[in-house]
Amino acid sequence: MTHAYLSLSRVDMTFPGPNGGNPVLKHIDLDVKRGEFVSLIGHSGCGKSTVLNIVAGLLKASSGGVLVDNREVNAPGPDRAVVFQNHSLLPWLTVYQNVQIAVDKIFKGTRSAAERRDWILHNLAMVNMSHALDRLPSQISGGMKQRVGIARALAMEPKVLLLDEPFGALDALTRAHLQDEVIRIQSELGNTVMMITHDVDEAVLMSDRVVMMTNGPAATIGQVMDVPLARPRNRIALAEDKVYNHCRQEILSFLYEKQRKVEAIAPRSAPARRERAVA
Ligand SMILES: Nc1ncnc2c1ncn2[C@@H]1O[C@H](COP(=O)(O)OP(=O)(O)OP(=O)(O)O)[C@@H](O)[C@H]1O
Repeated sequence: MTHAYLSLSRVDMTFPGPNGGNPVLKHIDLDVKRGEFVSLIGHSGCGKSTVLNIVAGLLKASSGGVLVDNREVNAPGPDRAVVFQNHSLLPWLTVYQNVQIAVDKIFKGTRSAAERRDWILHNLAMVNMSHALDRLPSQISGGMKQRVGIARALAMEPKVLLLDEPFGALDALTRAHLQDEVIRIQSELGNTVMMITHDVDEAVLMSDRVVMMTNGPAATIGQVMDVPLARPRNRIALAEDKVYNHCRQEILSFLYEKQRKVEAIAPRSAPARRERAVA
């Protein structure tokens, strides 16, 4: 008997390719409790998004399976809302309408128009976007777009919130601000969250547990670390906190000592490749 709310068991993923394909994930086993905030961290290309896409139902694992609240995941569904790094707002709809479209789809049969309107406004207020309800995505900043994406995901009342580097495209200040907002909202609502990140500080600051992935091919979970820091967490106070720094150190040591990624140095004539760095 498991208390897991989200459970990945023996998940393998091999993408088709020459010589039997490209084995990306091998034996991913992970149980996430209800209300838990779990981050996935690992070097670029190890397979983090593949894990998240399998949980979202956007990809089907080659073997193994995913359960959410004891139901098998076979396809995308409103019980799993995803926020991607680059917002996925519909450009011809306003801020309000972008949330409305999701809310209407899920709650049209069960909530009145007035209830749905209140719910849309409530979720946009939660991410501090009440002042821009009638603006189009092209008329708001990148951070604001991510807020709307988060409001839309939360408004779906998903069982699991899946965040794929949700702050990755933001400048440092906006990023910190939005991280704090997601921390506050998660502590209010008790969402179960799986977040992908490249940022060691973000992982420690936000998570209850950090799941560290080995390098591919055939990446798997190398280490899982509890973050035993009380909530609410204050980023400024934590900078001096021994436990915080120990957690940070643990992840850095995993990434840069145990899973050091050796990149081939490209010849000078080759076109420059922009590799995303971890942290
Ligand atoms: N649809 C696909 N078809 C074939 N190969 C894929 C597909 N999606 C991902 N891959 C491959 O799987 C591997 C893992 O990719 P994935 O995007 O999951 O890694 P990641 O850890 O999220 O990377 P990053 O941190 O750079 O976003 C890569 O080698 C990638 O090329």
